[in-house]
Amino acid sequence: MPNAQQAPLKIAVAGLGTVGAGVLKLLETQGSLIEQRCGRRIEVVAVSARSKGKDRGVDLSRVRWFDDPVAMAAEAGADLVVELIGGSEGPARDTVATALEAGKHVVTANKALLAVHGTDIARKAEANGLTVAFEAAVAGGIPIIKGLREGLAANAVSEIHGILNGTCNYILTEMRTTGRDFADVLADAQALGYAEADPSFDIDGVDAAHKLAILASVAFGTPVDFSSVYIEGIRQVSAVDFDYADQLGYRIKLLGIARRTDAGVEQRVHPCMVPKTAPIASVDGVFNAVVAQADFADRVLFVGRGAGAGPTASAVVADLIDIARGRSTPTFGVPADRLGAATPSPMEARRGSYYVRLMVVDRPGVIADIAAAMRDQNVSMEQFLQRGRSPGEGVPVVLTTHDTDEAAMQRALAVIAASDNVLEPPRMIRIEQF
Ligand SMILES: NC(=O)c1ccc[n+]([C@@H]2O[C@H](COP(=O)([O-])OP(=O)(O)OC[C@H]3O[C@@H](n4cnc5c(N)ncnc54)[C@H](O)[C@@H]3O)[C@@H](O)[C@H]2O)c1
Ligand SMILES: N[C@@H](CCO)C(=O)O
Ligand code: NA
Repeated sequence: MPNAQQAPLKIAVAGLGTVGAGVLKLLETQGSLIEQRCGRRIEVVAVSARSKGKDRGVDLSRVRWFDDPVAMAAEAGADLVVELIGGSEGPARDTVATALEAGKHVVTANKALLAVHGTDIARKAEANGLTVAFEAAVAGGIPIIKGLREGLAANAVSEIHGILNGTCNYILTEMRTTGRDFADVLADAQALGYAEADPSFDIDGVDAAHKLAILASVAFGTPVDFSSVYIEGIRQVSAVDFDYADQLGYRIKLLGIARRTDAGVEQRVHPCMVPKTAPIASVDGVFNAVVAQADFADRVLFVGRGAGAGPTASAVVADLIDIARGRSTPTFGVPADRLGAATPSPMEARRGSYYVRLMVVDRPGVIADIAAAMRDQNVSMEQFLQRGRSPGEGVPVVLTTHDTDEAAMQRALAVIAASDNVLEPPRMIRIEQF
């Protein structure tokens, strides 16, 4: 039972941007609800950010200000440091390391840091009886870390896949439904506070890969292995692909997929065509979705807002409440020194079907050559679309394949790309039949 007389949990917050300011606002608004739920207050005693004078819509007059978040982690007299700066190195990494050395718990939304240094950080924290919590780092407001680590703790999980980047899902949704331009929609996502400080992390798939590596660790009980994630972003997806996908009965989503196979652990992030009837196909805008395949619970689907101040602050404060209640769970579900090693399964081992879009010269025999390149690699074609005719000029051709090996598909595409009759690099999107 919580004890109403307990001292407040004193926290120091490093980073007051979209998430940091969101956390302070949430703590201000929900102060009494939080005190009722955990029997003690959560008190902000110090903050650090780059510009002291900026109006963030919160009262900081009774809070100690630090220009240097690392000094704050060491000296603020807090029980816990909240790291909301971002980045795998530099001030974020130093702030977390200093907090742990000083015996402080850590709550962070920083997936880049955990994807690259997560196992070391977990080891250090656990060796000192400290908690590192990171619900906000993966899929924003969705309680996916808790869902896997606690809710599905009795299961072996064989697969996890999902929409893990709100910015990309927002861009893909807007492009499909309004025909708006990529750059224009990205600017929107930035203004809404969804994008990373460097938005290429979002659109090139790196942010989703950070999250996937963390999820795979929690789901499979293996060390975080970001360097093995195959990554492709959404820059190559164009307006015509949405039209063809629609005609073929698919939606285009940037997915993260982690799977235990006989060949090891597969981790990949790339655009996918998914059947319109798949639950994940209708998860649009800034919403994220994660599907876990568990042996006893079977298939579990989590959906919610993956980015933005409110949902992310909700996840940060849920972690604060856990720590205020005195709860602690091994960082990645299994104590860091007992995480089991896993062999990465290479991308070439993927088996599945493919969508290919080509710009070819409209001349007799060209399609036969493409079919021959596929046949030579044992790739079986399923559907073939050609819209319009422009004899002697370029005409778009779209085909889909039956299940085949990634390695064979890549060999066939290399032959096709080298043909004089193929006028642009082939565009390929993998099809996932969930
Ligand atoms: N924005 C989201 O929707 C969202 C969602 C989930 C997780 N995250 C993660 O949360 C973290 C913060 O993201 P954000 O969107 O709030 O970023 P932001 O750019 O809005 O805010 C970053 C804050 O860190 C401060 N900062 C940067 N360098 C500093 C330094 N050297 N010393 C002190 N302060 C410094 C900045 O002044 C700013 O207040 C990142 O790790 C991000 O990946 C963001
Ligand atoms: N930039 C990230 C923030 C949430 O982690 C996204 O768009 O999903
Ligand atoms: Na989350």
